[in-house]
Amino acid sequence: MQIDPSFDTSSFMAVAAASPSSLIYTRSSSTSGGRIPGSARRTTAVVMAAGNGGGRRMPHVLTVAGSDSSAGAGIQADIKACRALGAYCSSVITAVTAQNTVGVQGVHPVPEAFVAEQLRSVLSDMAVDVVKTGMLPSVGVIKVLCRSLQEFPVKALVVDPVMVSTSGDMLAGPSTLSGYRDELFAMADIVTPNLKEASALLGGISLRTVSDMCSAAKSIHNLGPRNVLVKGGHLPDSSEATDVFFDGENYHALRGSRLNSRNTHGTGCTLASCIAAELAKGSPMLQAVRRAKTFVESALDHSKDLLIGNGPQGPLDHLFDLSSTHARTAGARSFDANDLFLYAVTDSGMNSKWGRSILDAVEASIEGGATIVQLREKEAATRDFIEAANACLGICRSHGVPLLINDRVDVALACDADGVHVGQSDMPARVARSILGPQKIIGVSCKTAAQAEEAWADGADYIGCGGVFPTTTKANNLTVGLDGFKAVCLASKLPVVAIGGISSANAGSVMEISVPSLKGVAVVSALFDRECIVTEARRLKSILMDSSSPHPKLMV
Ligand SMILES: Cc1ncc(COP(=O)(O)OP(=O)(O)O)c(N)n1
Ligand SMILES: Cc1nc(C(=O)O)sc1CCOP(=O)(O)O
Ligand SMILES: [Mg+2]
Repeated sequence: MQIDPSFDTSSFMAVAAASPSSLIYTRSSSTSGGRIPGSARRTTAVVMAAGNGGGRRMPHVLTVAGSDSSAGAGIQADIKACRALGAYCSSVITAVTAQNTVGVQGVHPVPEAFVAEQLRSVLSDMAVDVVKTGMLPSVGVIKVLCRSLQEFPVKALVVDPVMVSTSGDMLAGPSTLSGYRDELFAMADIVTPNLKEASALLGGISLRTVSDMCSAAKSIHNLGPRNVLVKGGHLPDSSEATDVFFDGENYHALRGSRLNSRNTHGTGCTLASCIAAELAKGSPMLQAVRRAKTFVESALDHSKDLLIGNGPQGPLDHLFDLSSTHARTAGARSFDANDLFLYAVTDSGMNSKWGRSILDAVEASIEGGATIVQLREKEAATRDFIEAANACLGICRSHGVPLLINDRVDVALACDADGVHVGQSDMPARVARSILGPQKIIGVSCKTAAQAEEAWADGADYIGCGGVFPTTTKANNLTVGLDGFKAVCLASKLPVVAIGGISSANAGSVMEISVPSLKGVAVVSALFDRECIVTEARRLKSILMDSSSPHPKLMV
């Protein structure tokens, strides 16, 4: 194994010189061969500028990290994770590693001057929103990065202080600790050490409890970053994976269940990349962290049966969403399970009671933060239903909010809605799928694990599970309770939205069950049987955001 503990470029050169066959092919700054000459560089820039005239921008993350030949971690994980969350990911490679599911067999740091050149190429051209760092093998590379960020500022910097791989191999020497502490942390919006890294950054202190993690988060915060996430995945004697987030004022204990899986290689890189992708999309920091954590939990869950490699640590399948039934037959889909977060289900009776049209009600729910809308108009004549749906589609499309139709596949087809929601006595989901085709969203009401399994096999996109609590909105509805609901969530291969008797008084308790498949709550009366829909939607949304983990504010 060719690993120099300090990983500075001079020692790398010595290793390379002693073993020419292991040289990496790079253009040193002293040779012009292969470099883009000034005039050609200008031509390239002009062509690119011309090509940028119109079109769609994607949130853009640049990862500055090492390459992992097994593709479970490093830049390969970062690119996949960012794409899974809808961001474009460019990459500056700081080192090339030879590794697999057994461990790390070799490391080739990229010369600092060439790291600088890659940084200039990307940052000068590509409108990067967020930079995320992984393996930074020398203090020199850290300094190069700091200089580049001063020259080309970005919206946010996410620092994952990678020092030790999941297999226990060293990926950065002790000298890089001072680089992090003295140079990079002051520029960071968030730093995401695991327990070993947090301990190393703080001189080897022992971290055994959540309270220790809070103290560590505070000490690391004192080194300059605006936020710190200490990941407790390896906390001893704990059945939960609790992370501590500290923003300089409040501590948030973000709890998740610890999943028993061999395939955990690259979870740290993935989490930091997901935070970066969410920040690039415009999420506030705590929300970005929560969404990233939820994604990692889902990826871990979906990857637990994967068999890749013969070693003890396999990779995650970041693009697990692509392998759901509908995607297998239809390629990329427009459904994003995170849209289920605050699901507004209309009721014409309630809206006419309060003297407002369906359109006004839908518009107000979206203004308050609803992320998906279902038109559930049980009494409407078909013609009126189609007319209302067409009007609502205009509003929903202009806000990027999907609109589904309750029960009526014909109405959904007539107005080209985004999909339907069907129950156990409505048209079977597999028939709806064959009529609507692969691109439309289909939700199915389920009260049992068997129904959830059938919905998945039928090609549904999500399930609605309830009644979580008693409700008067739907006559004779069976209440499954929080325990019954959790059991269905645990069994479901599809994302789940909770429904039935949910309001701002109990939405927190639903989200706190913290099962990866649970994506949000669906409400009728809590929005539409209220005087001000906007106010109620805002209230619910903020409760949901605060309670995506069971104990959001742990004050110590
Ligand atoms: C999100 C969501 N979940 C469940 C239902 C209930 O559907 P269903 O069982 O078909 O009952 P009706 O809504 O048709 O009365 C739903 N509509 N939405
Ligand atoms: C439409 C519907 N479906 C349910 C189910 O359990 O499947 S409960 C329900 C009504 C939900 O209304 P509210 O938010 O006012 O309780
Ligand atoms: Mg129905």
